[in-house]
Amino acid sequence: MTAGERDDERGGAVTARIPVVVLAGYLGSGKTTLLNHLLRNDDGRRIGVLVNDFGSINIDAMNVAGQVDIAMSMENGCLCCAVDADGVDRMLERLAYPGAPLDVIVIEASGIAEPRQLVRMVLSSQNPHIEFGGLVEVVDAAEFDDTRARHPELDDHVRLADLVVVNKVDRVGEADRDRVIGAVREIADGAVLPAERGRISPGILFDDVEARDFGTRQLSFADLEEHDHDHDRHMHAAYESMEFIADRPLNPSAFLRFLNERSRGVYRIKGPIDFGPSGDDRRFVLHTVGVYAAFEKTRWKGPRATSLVLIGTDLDTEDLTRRLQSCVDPDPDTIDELGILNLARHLDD
Ligand SMILES: Nc1nc2c(ncn2[C@@H]2O[C@H](COP(=O)(O)OP(=O)(O)OP(=O)(O)O)[C@@H](O)[C@H]2O)c(=O)[nH]1
Repeated sequence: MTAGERDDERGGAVTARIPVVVLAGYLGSGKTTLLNHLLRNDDGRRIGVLVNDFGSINIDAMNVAGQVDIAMSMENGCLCCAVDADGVDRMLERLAYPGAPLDVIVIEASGIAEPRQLVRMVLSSQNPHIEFGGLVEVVDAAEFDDTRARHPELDDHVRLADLVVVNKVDRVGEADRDRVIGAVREIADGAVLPAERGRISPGILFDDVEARDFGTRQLSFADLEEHDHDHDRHMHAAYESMEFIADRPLNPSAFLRFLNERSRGVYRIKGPIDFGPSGDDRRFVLHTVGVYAAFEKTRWKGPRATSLVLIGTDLDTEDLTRRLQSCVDPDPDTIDELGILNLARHLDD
């Protein structure tokens, strides 16, 4: 049987609809990490991905590219607020068509998308080759209390999900871990799974919709009807994003100072940084989530440049750009050993 076919009850092959899984979760909770884990452990399943980056630099799309059969990206805005479902349908049409070589499609929502809207779009899709494959909500165990306090709508997202992944359990002690899992279980109607670095079993998401062990219920329009599309209630109504691009290297010490002095409004920063000869040939990918900051070390493959997306509330874009601009190294050939040493304390393992 090819992808997209399965046996019907009489033993004949019928064209199956491709399940579309919506992967949601607040900023930095670990959606891309989970998606990359699934892509690396696909057990031969062919996975199409539709990534919704909030900023216009496709950092998330960049982070899944290379691991995926087909990746498409919708940028600069929020998928959940596409004026109508047609835009999403057009993207899905390019992934799901008769004979499409895919077993599953995952839509990775931006960290401030409204999952209810995304699910509604998939359910109302006119595409005869897809079916809704479930809503997965990723929760950051370390940030859960704070995020919930700032965004009470998070409870709603957790409640709607078919599967809630309580991620980053390595970042909290055992007592907090149990408390957060307990709190999530109290709200969630679907299954709840603790995870580290998004490492859940791919079968949980990708097996036949009917065979899922978490598929005790699937969202319907009735579940989604509670609120009309009230844009002001969306998390992202309060958020904005900006980009910073530099083709000259940044100085590590100056950049660490910028990081330490950043305002609380700058919740999320992500993207690669070029520290020039100080960084050797290492490509440092920065991730900040609230006060937490980590660099992932990779190697440059293409041209070296810094490209950062900053997401938060009340961003003073002029001031931030000026501060970042002042991190550009006036003397990149002098190696900033102390800076790189200090930076190493933030390296992700
Ligand atoms: N310690 C720890 N860090 C994690 C875990 N999962 C993800 N991270 C880190 O958290 C940061 C954010 O992860 P992403 O996967 O980019 O989060 P995201 O939800 O895709 O982010 P947005 O798309 O910006 O909302 C990265 O630095 C990850 O390496 C985990 O289980 N434990």
